Amino acid sequence: MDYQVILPAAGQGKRMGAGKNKLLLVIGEIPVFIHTLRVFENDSECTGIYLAINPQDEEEMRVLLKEHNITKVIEMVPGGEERQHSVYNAVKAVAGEGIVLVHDAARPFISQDLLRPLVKMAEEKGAAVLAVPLKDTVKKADGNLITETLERSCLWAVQTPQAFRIPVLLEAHQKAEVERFLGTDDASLVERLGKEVVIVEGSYDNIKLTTPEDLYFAEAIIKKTKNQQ
Ligand SMILES: Nc1ccn([C@@H]2O[C@H](COP(=O)(O)OP(=O)(O)OP(=O)(O)O)[C@@H](O)[C@H]2O)c(=O)n1
Ligand SMILES: C[C@](O)(CO)[C@H](O)COP(=O)(O)O
Repeated sequence: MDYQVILPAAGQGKRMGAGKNKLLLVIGEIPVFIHTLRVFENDSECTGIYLAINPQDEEEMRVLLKEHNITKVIEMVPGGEERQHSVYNAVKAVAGEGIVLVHDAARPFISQDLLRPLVKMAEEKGAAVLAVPLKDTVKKADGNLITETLERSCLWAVQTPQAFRIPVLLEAHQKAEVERFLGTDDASLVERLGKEVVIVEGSYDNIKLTTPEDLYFAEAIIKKTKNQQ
C-alpha cells in the first residue's frame, strides 16, 4: 500500500542544547535528518515526501540531500512556531486521498518493517500510531506532590510515524486551528474528531533525539545495527 510522509524538521532543538538544529547533528557519520530520510528514500511504497523546515536550514539541507544521494523529490514547506503548525503547513501541501504518515525527523531509527503494519492498520481503521508499553510508573503531581498513580497496564508511550487517511488528518488540523487547540501529537487532533485511533506496537529503538543523553543511545543503536549487518 503506497503512502506519503510528512517529516517535521523545523524545531529549535532547545532541549538538546546543541546551539543548532539537532537534525543537522552527525551520528554514525551521517546527519540525523538524513538517517530518517534514507528510510523513506529506500521504501518503494513511499510516493511523496514533505519536509517542514526552518528556512535558514534550507541551503544546508539541500546540500546534504545531494551529498547523501537522496534522489526522491522532496517538497519543502516552512515550519511553524509549534510542531503542530509545521505539520499543518505540510498537510495543506499533500495531494490525494490516500494514507499519509507523520514522522518526526528526530526519530532516525524507524525501521521499514514497522511501516507496513502501520500503513495497513491505517488503511483498515483510518488512523494508527506506533507505541510501546511503558516501562516506568507514571504519576500525576501538583508541583512535587503526587496526586495520582496511573494504571500502567493501559498506558503506552506513543511514537511516530502516525498514519492517517489524508482527508481525516486535514480535517483534524483545520478543527484544531479554528478552536486554537494545541496537541503534542497528530493523533490527539484526530481523536478530537471522535474518530478511532489504533495502536501498532513499535520499537524501543525508535527513540526521539530530544536531550543530549539520547545521543549516547543513538550511537549504541547505530553500533548494534552495524554489528547485525
Ligand atoms: N515548531 C516545530 C517544532 C518541532 N518540529 C519537529 O518536530 C519533531 C519533534 O519535535 P521535538 O523533538 O520537540 O523537536 P524540537 O521542537 O526541535 O525540540 P525542543 O522542544 O527541545 O526545542 C522534530 O523533528 C522537530 O524538528 C517542527 O517541525 N516544528
Ligand atoms: C509526536 C511525538 O513524537 C509522539 O511521542 C511527541 O509528542 C513529540 O513531542 P515533542 O515535544 O514535540 O518532541
